[in-house]
Amino acid sequence: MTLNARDNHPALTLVRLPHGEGLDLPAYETAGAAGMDLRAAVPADQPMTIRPGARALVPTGFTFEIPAGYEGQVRPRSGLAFKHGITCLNTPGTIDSDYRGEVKVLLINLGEADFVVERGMRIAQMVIAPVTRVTIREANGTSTTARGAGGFGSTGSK
Ligand SMILES: O=c1ccn([C@H]2C[C@H](O)[C@@H](COP(=O)(O)OP(=O)(O)OP(=O)(O)O)O2)c(=O)[nH]1
Ligand SMILES: [Mg+2]
Repeated sequence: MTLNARDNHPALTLVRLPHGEGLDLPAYETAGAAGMDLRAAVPADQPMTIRPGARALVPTGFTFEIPAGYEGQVRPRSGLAFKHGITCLNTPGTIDSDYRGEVKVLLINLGEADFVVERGMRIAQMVIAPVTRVTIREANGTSTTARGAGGFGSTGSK
């Protein structure tokens, strides 16, 4: 993976698609933001309306080359969720490091009013996170533990 000489962060390569022309690059909005905001690449003259209860696949206008050993996690923005009931249906969306298609955001409107997605609107955020891959093997049993099969509230609530 290449490192950005200025800040020593891994470099993320983005390729702009024709319908992403003129859009700001996805960007971290504050110095410590975990996620870079993703913008809607819907046509300027054709905003996308998401009716209450409906879902929509919103283009971002970019392909991302996620560095090997990392994934992109597409997450909702809390402001849109709080104010409008807009969230990502498949949250966190998984962007694989070998994916070469356009990154899209699957929004769902859990609010009571139509939500209009306009070009350039920051609709979601992407966190780049390291991925641990394992060697998968089958066995006849697992080791024993004090918890055993207890789960789903087995330790109580207080
Ligand atoms: O919110 C998302 C989720 C996924 N993807 C793209 C990138 C990802 O690498 C690919 C596959 O996603 P996933 O594995 O979640 O979907 P799938 O239903 O398992 O499709 P596939 O069979 O292509 O893996 O789709 C997006 O653009 N946005
Ligand atoms: Mg998959």
